[in-house]
Amino acid sequence: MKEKKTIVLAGNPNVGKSTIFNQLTGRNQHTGNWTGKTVEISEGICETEHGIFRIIDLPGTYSLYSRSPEEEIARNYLMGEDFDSVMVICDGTCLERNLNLVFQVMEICPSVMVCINLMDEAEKKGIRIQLEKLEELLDVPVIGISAHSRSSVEKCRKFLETAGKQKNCLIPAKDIRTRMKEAEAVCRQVVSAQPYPDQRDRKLDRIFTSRKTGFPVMFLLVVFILWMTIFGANGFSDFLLTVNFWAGEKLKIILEQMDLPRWFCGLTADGIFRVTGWVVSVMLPPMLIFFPLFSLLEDFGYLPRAAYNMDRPLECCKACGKQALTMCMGLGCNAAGITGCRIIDSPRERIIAVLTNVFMPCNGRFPTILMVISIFFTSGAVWKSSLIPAVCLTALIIFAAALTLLVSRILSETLLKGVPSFFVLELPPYRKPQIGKVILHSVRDRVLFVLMRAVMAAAPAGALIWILANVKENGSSLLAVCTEFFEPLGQVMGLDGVIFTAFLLGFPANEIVMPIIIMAYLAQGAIGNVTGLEEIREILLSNGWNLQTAVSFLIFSIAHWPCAASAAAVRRETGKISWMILSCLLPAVTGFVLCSLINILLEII
Ligand SMILES: Nc1nc2c(ncn2[C@@H]2O[C@H](COP(=O)(O)OP(=O)(O)OP(=O)(O)O)[C@@H](O)[C@H]2O)c(=O)[nH]1
Ligand SMILES: [Mg+2]
Repeated sequence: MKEKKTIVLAGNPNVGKSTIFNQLTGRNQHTGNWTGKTVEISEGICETEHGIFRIIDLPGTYSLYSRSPEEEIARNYLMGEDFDSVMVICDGTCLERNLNLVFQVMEICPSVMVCINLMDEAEKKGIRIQLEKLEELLDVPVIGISAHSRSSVEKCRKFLETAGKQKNCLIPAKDIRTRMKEAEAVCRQVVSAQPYPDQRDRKLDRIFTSRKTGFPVMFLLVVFILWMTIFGANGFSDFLLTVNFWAGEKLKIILEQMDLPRWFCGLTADGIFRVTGWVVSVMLPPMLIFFPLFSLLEDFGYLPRAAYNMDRPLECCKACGKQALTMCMGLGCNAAGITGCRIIDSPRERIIAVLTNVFMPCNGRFPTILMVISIFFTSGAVWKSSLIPAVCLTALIIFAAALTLLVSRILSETLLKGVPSFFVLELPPYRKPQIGKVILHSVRDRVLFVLMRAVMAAAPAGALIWILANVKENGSSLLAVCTEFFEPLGQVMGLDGVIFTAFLLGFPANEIVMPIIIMAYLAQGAIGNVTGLEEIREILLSNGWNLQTAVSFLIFSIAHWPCAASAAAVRRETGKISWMILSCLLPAVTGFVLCSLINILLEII
């Protein structure tokens, strides 16, 4: 009979806890080269020759006295939950700082193991750690590993079996200064060479974070990523749309041959299948390129540098510099960005970050935005036809970031008054991304995750849109009644009733906005023969779209209301419905005011 034990992985942020957790359990916890990725507890199972271990991955914490929400989660778990042993993961390149937490954990837990990770990086920096001596001094089991290597994972699995077998390691509580001195004394005995400053990191930091080059490099990086995304995605999207159209036709024929009711064939083939197929066709190709490139930058260690650059503008808006990290996360998914706001310690600044995250265009909005930009802002050769939209999209992201800053400033001058708090943002070392693993993980954990969520929303939404477009009252469909009702409001904003209704119906997921627009314009209750950008362009132009409609559409895409998942995340993170309502009103009012102003200005000109 195998023994069953619960082992908790604790440690400073960015030391590789989640990487070890994934290796041991086969789970796909998100990892990345910056502090504070894990903000929730995860668990998984690791089975070895002699035991079955329930492994708990905690958010990183520098100390058990910390007060930020994700660090509190770690502390509360260690102090209040039932487990057999704690494995404190340490960073081999800065053992002294990590030992403080080891001592603090030993003050409250009778069974502690120490795993020194990142030994490969320590070795590269010329640091040697005498593991046996450390084990002797701490009087707890110690191993040294590099979580990326297979042999280390095996070693770590074996190490799990020592859990709970050593004697009680509880030590008396002491003040933090004494503990720091003890950590220093231990390191003096076991760390045989001091690290020499990493010249390569310094040079790179001079490029990525200096006042002269920080922002231009950031701009070029974003343009490059978006250019690659658009360049690679457009053709693939067109191909998938053609396949989707063909498959939809075939499905309809098969269903009709089965003598099923006409309404059922329409609902299934034209509603559910076509809308879902559309969402997959336009979302999958850009995500397949954008997410892996973004993850490579993240693993390389660039995100905290971007946050460092953004610190000054955010401070001017009396918001927290760490908000830049949550804004970057929002580019992937606003719901994830909102949850990630837990890394911000001050409740005031956290709420500002939560309320404004939705201004960053998420991946659900990217494909539609890209499509409109590609239709209205492209010309010339192939490279130009993707470079110009990439620059336009970058400008839109800068505009979204500027709106976030402006609204943050307004909030911190009115509802959420206060001075910016002091915070420390650690700049992690640059790490060579594990290209294969990063691509695999981002495709599996991000692309498929976001796509599945979009499909789950698109399928019922497709059915609903089909019903709205096909159920007729006095000769006009319910969708037409809705669009007519919102026509005056849409006109004020330089849009039309169809576009406004599409954004309203897109509340479950932003991805379905464009299919609704096309269905409503075609008045067929189906997306019809739409197999590429050219057809969409024709449909939009013949329904009165011009450059001004496109600009208003893009602005309203940035600032309307959060999707259902993001609104739920705001409610969860703030604990109040009133904040959730405000998170919907803020962007909606901002979008309405901006679009109306532009419309009035253009009419005057
Ligand atoms: N070179 C090297 N990189 C590693 C090793 N272990 C982890 N990493 C990298 O270190 C970064 C941080 O890893 P995570 O597992 O996310 O760290 P974490 O401790 O869970 O971080 P938080 O959740 O923020 O507390 C990632 O980019 C990993 O790929 C290692 O042994 N060697
Ligand atoms: Mg983690």
